[in-house]
Amino acid sequence: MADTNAPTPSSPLSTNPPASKPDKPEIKNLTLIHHKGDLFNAPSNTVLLHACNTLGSWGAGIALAFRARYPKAYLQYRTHCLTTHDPKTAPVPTGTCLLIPPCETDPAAPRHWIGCLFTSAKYGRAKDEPEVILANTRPAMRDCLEQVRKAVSEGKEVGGVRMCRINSARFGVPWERTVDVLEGITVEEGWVGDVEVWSID
Ligand SMILES: Nc1ncnc2c1ncn2[C@@H]1O[C@H](COP(=O)(O)OP(=O)(O)OC[C@H]2O[C@H](OP(=O)(O)O)[C@H](O)[C@@H]2O)[C@@H](O)[C@H]1O
Repeated sequence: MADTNAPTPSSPLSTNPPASKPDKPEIKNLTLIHHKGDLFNAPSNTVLLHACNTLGSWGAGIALAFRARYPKAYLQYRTHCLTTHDPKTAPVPTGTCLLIPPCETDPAAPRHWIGCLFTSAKYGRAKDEPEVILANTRPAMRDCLEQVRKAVSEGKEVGGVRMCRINSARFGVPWERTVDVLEGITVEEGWVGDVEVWSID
């Protein structure tokens, strides 16, 4: 595990190139690169991922830290959950991702993309069971990686992709089980193949 808490320079996003032999595509699974340190201490344009409920609440844990740092992004998340969707009649589907481009207007705020992985419908005591959260994690991450690919293809500035140990605390899923799901994801053409996991534990 690298002890690299200091900010690292933003590097061009490395994506999965087209397979050289179209009739025999090379299969690569997502690689997690583990670091110790603060997720938020990331270069501009980095994508920061965290697990979210679909009820519009960033009320505790690392979500609360996201809310404090990125109030405008929090509003976008809330609008997505409560206005674009409706928690009672048409909730945000679990297994999806909301990718929010850098949007803070405070010049001192970091310019980070924020990826909200909807891995549980609700939170607190009503959160989904671990098996359901794990089943939601794979499509949510795939949706995220596809949206990142699209953003890059549209010429948007996107740095690397970083995540905390999603699902592992308030959502109550042993971290190793989420690792197994993430490392089982096949990297599609044009997707980021390496994701950094930053942990302060
Ligand atoms: N600065 C930092 N850098 C790096 N890692 C950091 C860190 N700060 C904390 N961590 C770690 O980040 C992991 C995730 O831990 P969390 O409990 O937050 O997330 P989770 O994915 O289990 O659950 C999601 C629900 O938790 C929330 O609260 P509510 O449900 O609203 O109550 C949401 O709204 C969701 O619904 C743990 O390893 C923490 O040590």
